[in-house]
Amino acid sequence: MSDKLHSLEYLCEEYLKNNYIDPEMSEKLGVKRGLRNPDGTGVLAGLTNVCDVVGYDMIDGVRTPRDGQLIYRGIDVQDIVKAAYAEDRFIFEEVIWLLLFGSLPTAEELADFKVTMEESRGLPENFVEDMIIKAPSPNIMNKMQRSVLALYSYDDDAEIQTLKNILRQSVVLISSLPTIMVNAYQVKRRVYDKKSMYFHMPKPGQSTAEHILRTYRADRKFTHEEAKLLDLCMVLHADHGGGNNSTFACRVLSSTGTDTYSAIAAGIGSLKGPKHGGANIKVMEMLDDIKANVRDYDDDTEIKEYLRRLIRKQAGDRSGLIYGIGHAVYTKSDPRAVILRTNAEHLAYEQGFGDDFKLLCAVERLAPQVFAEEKGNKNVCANVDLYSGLIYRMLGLSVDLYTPLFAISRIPGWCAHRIEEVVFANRIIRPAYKYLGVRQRYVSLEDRR
Ligand SMILES: CC(=O)SCCNC(=O)CCNC(=O)[C@H](O)C(C)(C)COP(=O)(O)OP(=O)(O)OC[C@H]1O[C@@H](n2cnc3c(N)ncnc32)[C@H](O)[C@@H]1OP(=O)(O)O
Ligand SMILES: O=C([O-])CC(=O)C(=O)O
Repeated sequence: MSDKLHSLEYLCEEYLKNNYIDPEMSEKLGVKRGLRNPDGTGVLAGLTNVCDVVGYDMIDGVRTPRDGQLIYRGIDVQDIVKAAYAEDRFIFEEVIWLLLFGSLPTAEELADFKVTMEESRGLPENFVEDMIIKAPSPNIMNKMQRSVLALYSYDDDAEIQTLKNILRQSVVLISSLPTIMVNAYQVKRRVYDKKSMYFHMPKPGQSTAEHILRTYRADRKFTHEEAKLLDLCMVLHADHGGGNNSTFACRVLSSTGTDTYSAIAAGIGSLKGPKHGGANIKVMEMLDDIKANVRDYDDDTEIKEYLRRLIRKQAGDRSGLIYGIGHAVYTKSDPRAVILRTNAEHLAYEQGFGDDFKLLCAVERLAPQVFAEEKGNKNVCANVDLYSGLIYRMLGLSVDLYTPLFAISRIPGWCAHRIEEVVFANRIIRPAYKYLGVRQRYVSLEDRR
């Protein structure tokens, strides 16, 4: 066999010789590319009681931009955030209850639920040794996904599809994923970064945010304000309707009747992508690249020029994307980005991250102008990923954890949607693909040239 046949270049050539899909065919054939209608709105794929994402009004059949709103079980997320600050308490656990069950817990229910979550934070006997230490990964999302799949083997009832069993699995996964994340990170530090790793024991009575900061930091110390900021981030990332890519992936898998571990692992795999949750890492890489390439951070013209080069694939990662900008639903604003910006500002100037903050604000302000000039009159706004990475950087959290922090926040949403899919939707999700390939005759091996 010749070397030529083994080379990847040869196989790529073979692929490209036989495969092409004209991008214009989608429109011609009325294909809903990206499951989007011609006006950009999402194709209706299901019904949900969990969460509403409002990004535009339909006025006389026309998609009309408006300020965004995010509603968890009928309650505006802004009101939840206001309550957390007014009452100075951690609220992520309450949001988990709200998303899973559909009600606000009473004080007694919440107290009990926090105890249940705390009791479920630990991992099965030898899990860390066997699944994390012995099989580390340079990527924490990858390690979390594999760990979730591995938990299947520790669950005697892994396949049982009753509401009771799925709720049990959901609470255990929501509670233990932060522990998996921190352990996976510590091992990554030791194996790949050649730095010390720390395995701190959880402290009773701590919220999820406090638990993460305590077990992450070498000295186990953090301030109340830091933990509150992390709690806020988790609340804002907890759900985003049934149609966001990771939740939809989780719903697609759930619709087949597969197990909870497979469905949640799909959500993690989807969220990792740079167009979805992975954008929080890309934003910070983009920010550092702006700082390296723009001389005057107060010069809007220079920043706009850099953004233009991003769109033209002449700068950054050459993908043509301005990360942290744009959204499938939001048009004028993503309420989460607004809340994160407002809460990041003070800390940014206090902790010496003023330039980073100012530059991200400039990206938010100038990107829509560059879009209008480069792509016509498109409505784009900052999305949640624009400011979250900066907050994690200010909290001293490693970039390795930015997208994993999104995952540990979003898993309540995935679980709530999975339960809805299993209990109420009850039909396998199965869209269609139009076949464009040519018909060919089967030729016997000896007659092929
Ligand atoms: C938690 C989250 O998932 S929030 C999103 C995080 N992702 C990012 O920040 C990555 C950058 N943004 C994007 O890639 C997109 O805006 C997405 C993936 C978020 C939404 O994508 P879509 O729903 O397809 O966007 P929309 O329909 O508004 O616009 C599509 C067009 O605008 C372009 N576009 C949209 N956002 C951007 C962007 N930030 N930079 C460059 N081009 C963009 C698309 O490439 C596409 O161009 P085309 O029509 O020439 O093919
Ligand atoms: O809704 C979307 O498409 C993406 C998003 O913002 C999220 O999942 O939080």
